[in-house]
Parts: sequence; structure tokens; C-alpha cells
Amino acid sequence: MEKKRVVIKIGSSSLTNAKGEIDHHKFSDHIRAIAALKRIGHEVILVSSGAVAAGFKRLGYPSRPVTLKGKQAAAAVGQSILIQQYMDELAQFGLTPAQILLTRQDFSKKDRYHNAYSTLTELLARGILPIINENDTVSVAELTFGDNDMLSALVSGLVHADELIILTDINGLYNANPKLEPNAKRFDFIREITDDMLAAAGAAGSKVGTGGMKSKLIAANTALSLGVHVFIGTGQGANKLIDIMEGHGDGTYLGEDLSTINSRKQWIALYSESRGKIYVDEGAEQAIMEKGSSLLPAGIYKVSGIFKKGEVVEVCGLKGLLGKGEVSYSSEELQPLIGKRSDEIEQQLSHVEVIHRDKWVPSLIRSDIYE
Ligand SMILES: Nc1ncnc2c1ncn2[C@@H]1O[C@H](COP(=O)(O)OP(=O)(O)O)[C@@H](O)[C@H]1O
Ligand SMILES: N[C@@H](CCC(=O)OP(=O)(O)O)C(=O)O
Repeated sequence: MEKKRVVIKIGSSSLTNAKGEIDHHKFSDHIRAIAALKRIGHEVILVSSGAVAAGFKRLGYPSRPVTLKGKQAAAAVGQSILIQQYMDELAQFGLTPAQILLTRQDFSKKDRYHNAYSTLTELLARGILPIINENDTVSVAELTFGDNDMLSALVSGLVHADELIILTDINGLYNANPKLEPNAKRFDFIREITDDMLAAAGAAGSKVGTGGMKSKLIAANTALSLGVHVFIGTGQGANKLIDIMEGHGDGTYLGEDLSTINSRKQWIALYSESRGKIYVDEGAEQAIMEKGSSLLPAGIYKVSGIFKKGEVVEVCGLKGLLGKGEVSYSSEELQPLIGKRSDEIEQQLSHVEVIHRDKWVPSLIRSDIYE
């Protein structure tokens, strides 16, 4: 079995009840599953929500506070309750947690980012379970991660994780909120997050969760763009995380299975640096995205940047980025071919494909989602 680095995000609704207490049954279930995943050799980093949800009752609030100072005070109380619970439960499996509270600036400042990376890798090398949450008590409202879904996506990129598992109170993404639409259908596998999916993803389903499915999808999009596979769903029992890793999880898997694409395509998708951009019309977009065809000069209307034959370029459609591929022509050779029909240039060239389909990787994110 290949050892993988896995970030697991657990939402408030999967750790606490609506009264502002830890749900011991759910909590123990997660710990058993994490211990089982570590036992078979995977590296695990936990992003745990639940500080506000576990703390508000002790502060005398009847429900999850809505004011900033109320949330920050509840998080300060709840975070220690949470970590104490983690320490007690993990000890039964001989595991030790490490608490890491992060703010937005820890990602945007280069030195802090590198320090966080070094600390996390050192903890993993020593078999510790890092447990990350946002440093709610000092976070300024406008500078927060938004929610822990986005924090977990950024962490998964920071540590170069193979998988991000977002555990929640529902078994995946549906085409409508199933708590409101009983006939909603679940997606088992999604290669690309579309505008329709984002529109169908609604708000939080419980009194303690924040963000709902929409924030999970936006976070998943970020993780996919960082080369991390994502699972959103639920499960029960000690084997639930192992099942998820083996592809039998109860939820939605997102992203292309990069293990099935060849290593040239993998390199193009994840590591290559783009040297230029090729802009294509609707017909060409359809051909390369839906029909699995190679890119031909006829569908190209603009080329930017300076690149050599064999370098990687981005291909953009009318709405944004479509993917990346290795070009068969330099930018200089390509300019006079723009818009030409294949039969017009066939005589002069040994082949007409600008990007051969074997050297083309469609994007996992659609840039227009952010526009
Ligand atoms: N299209 C959808 N598919 C699945 N769940 C959805 C959808 N739209 C909204 N939801 C809601 O999102 C909730 C999960 O988000 P949230 O309550 O924030 O959980 P967590 O505390 O785990 O972050 C579900 O309980 C569900 O009610
Ligand atoms: N940092 C907050 C988490 C807020 C949050 O995103 O919660 P959730 O939607 O349950 O993952 C806390 O610990 O309460």
C-alpha cells in the first residue's frame, strides 16, 4: 500500500450537538477511524471545527453566538474543551495531538508559511497528530478564512497532501439541499465543479455548522487546483476513513483520478509552468473538452506569450481557462497558422495538431466560477 498524506476536516455538526456540548459518540467514532488510518501507515493532519459550538454553553449562551465578541469568547473556551477531549481519546490509542491555531496571515507571509510547513512535517515525521483550527480569538473579521472548509483546503496545499477528506453531517453533494428537497440526487463523482452545482449548494444544515455545502465546494475547488483530491461525505465505524481512501466512502469524490493518467499528463497538470496562452473559439472548445479531439489551428483566434515547441501553454475558451497542454509549435511558428483550416496548411507541415490530445490535460477548476 502506498503511504499517503491526508488532511481530514471535521465540521462542528460532526463533533457537537445543538446544545453546545461535545457529542461523545460521534467524537469517539472519528478518533477510532483516525487511529486505524494512522496504523496502516498514512500521515494524517486534522482540521477540526467545533470550538465555538463546544464553548458557548459554558459561557451561558442559549445558542451559537452571532456577535463577533461572542464567537471569539466561545471559541477561546471551546478550543480548550475540544483539545482536552482529543488528548483523552487519542491517548487510548497511544497517539499524541499537537494544537496549531492559524490566521490568514500565516499563509500570506512567506516566512510564516515556511515555518508552518516545517513544523507540520516535523510533527508528522514524529507520528504526532496535528490538530488545526483557525485562531478565532485573534482573527479579525475581514481577514478570516471564511470557514474551516477553506482553511482545510489551504492546509492540504501547504503540506502537499494527496487527499482532503471533508467529513460532515451529510453523505455528499446533492443537486439540491436534501434537507429541503427529499428527492434530491447525490453526485458520486465529480470531475469538475460547475456553476449549477454551486447554485444548488446551499447554507448550513445545522444550528452549529457554518457555510454549508457551498463553502465546501468552493474549498474543494481550491484544493483541486492545488493538485489535491477531495472527498465530501460521512461514515461510521473504525474503518470509515480507510474505506474513503479505498474509494468506497459514503459521499462524493471530486477531481480526476490522477493515478490513471500517464506521468506526462500528470506533470503537465500539476507541476509544469505555463509559458503562454492560446485562445480558442466555441467550436474548438467543444472539440477538446467534449469530443477528446486534438487542438487544430482553425479554432485558434489569438496566441500570447513566447514559447518553444514542447513547452506547456494554457488554453482559454470564451469564458476562461480550459486546460493545459504541450504545444507542437513555437509561438513564432504558430502565429501565421492562426485560424487556418487544416487542408490549407497540410501540405507545408508534417502534422497539423497544435496540441495533441495525448498531451492535453483539461483543467480541474473552471476559472469563470470566480469571476
Ligand atoms: N446541495 C447540497 N447537497 C448537500 N448538502 C447541502 C446542499 N445544500 C446545502 N446543504 C447542507 O449543507 C450541510 C453541511 O454543511 P454545514 O452544516 O456547514 O456542515 P459542517 O458543520 O460539517 O461544516 C448539510 O447538512 C446540508 O443540509
Ligand atoms: N473555527 C470555528 C469553525 C467555524 C466553521 O467553519 O465551522 P464548520 O462549518 O462546522 O466547519 C470553530 O472552531 O468553531
